[in-house]
Amino acid sequence: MSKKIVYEDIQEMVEFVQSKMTIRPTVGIVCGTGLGGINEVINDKEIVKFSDIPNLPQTTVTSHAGQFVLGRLPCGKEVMVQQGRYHFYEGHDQSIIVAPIRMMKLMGVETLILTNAAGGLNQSYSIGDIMVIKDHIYFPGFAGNSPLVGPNDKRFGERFPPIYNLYDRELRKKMLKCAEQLGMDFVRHGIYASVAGPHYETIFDMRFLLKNGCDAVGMSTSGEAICGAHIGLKVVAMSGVSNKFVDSEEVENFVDGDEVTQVVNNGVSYVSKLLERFISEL
Ligand SMILES: O=P(O)(O)O[C@@H]1C[C@H](O)[C@@H](CO)O1
Ligand code: HPA
Repeated sequence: MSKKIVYEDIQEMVEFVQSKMTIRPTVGIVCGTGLGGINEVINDKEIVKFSDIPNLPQTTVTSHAGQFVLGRLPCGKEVMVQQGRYHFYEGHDQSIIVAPIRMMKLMGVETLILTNAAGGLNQSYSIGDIMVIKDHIYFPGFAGNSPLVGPNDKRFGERFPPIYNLYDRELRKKMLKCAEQLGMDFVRHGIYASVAGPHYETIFDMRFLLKNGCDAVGMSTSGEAICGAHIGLKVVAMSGVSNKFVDSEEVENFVDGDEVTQVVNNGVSYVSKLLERFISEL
């Protein structure tokens, strides 16, 4: 388990990044598996690798590059993109997983956009759909693995943050409206089940999640969203549906990791188009 990152570490990391960058972002984006496409439309790029930033380890998952890309979108908004995230299953302390989110806040970000690849549970969903996250069930949090466990540093936020409107209602409305304007009828609005992984789910895991109202399942995002809200960011999140739950005991395997990256890569242009429109309207 890596060391715990405290407020002073985040300050040091931000000072390091700001000493190298001229962009002052107001929007932060976390790219999930295969979802780095937004980087292609960013102008005036400034890139810093995680491995060059004090206190940050390298990412270990394929398609999670491990760098921040700062720059301007065609609409003129300055953004900070986290290309590659840390996952709990990689063995990191939770404070590492959420360190980039805390850095974003200290760098001036106000709106946080989280993306991920997820398995579709809702049987009306298709592979390639995008789901704007309405709410979540955060299983690691139930089990005592929330990133807010431990001494609370008030500079990050309050001890008991209310998260009733975690995925901001107004931002969700705006995102769904943008999807409608772009004619993206494959954009859904549903519930994300966040599990620890790294193994995928059993048939009965999936049945349980589906029965309890979850529309998609993945291994990230919820802890980052909670930390974002804790530190005062407005949060919105979306999943790219990379595979679909097949409720059959005859099927050997309903998903594999390479397929997840491949499928999401194919849908990347839709995600970045939607994000570009959404950010231009903030
Ligand atoms: O970072 P995300 O949530 O997009 O990554 C998903 C969850 C696992 O890391 C991996 C499983 O296929 O993709
Ligand atoms: N389960 C968990 N995480 C995932 C899945 C899945 O089916 N697909 C992509 N990430």
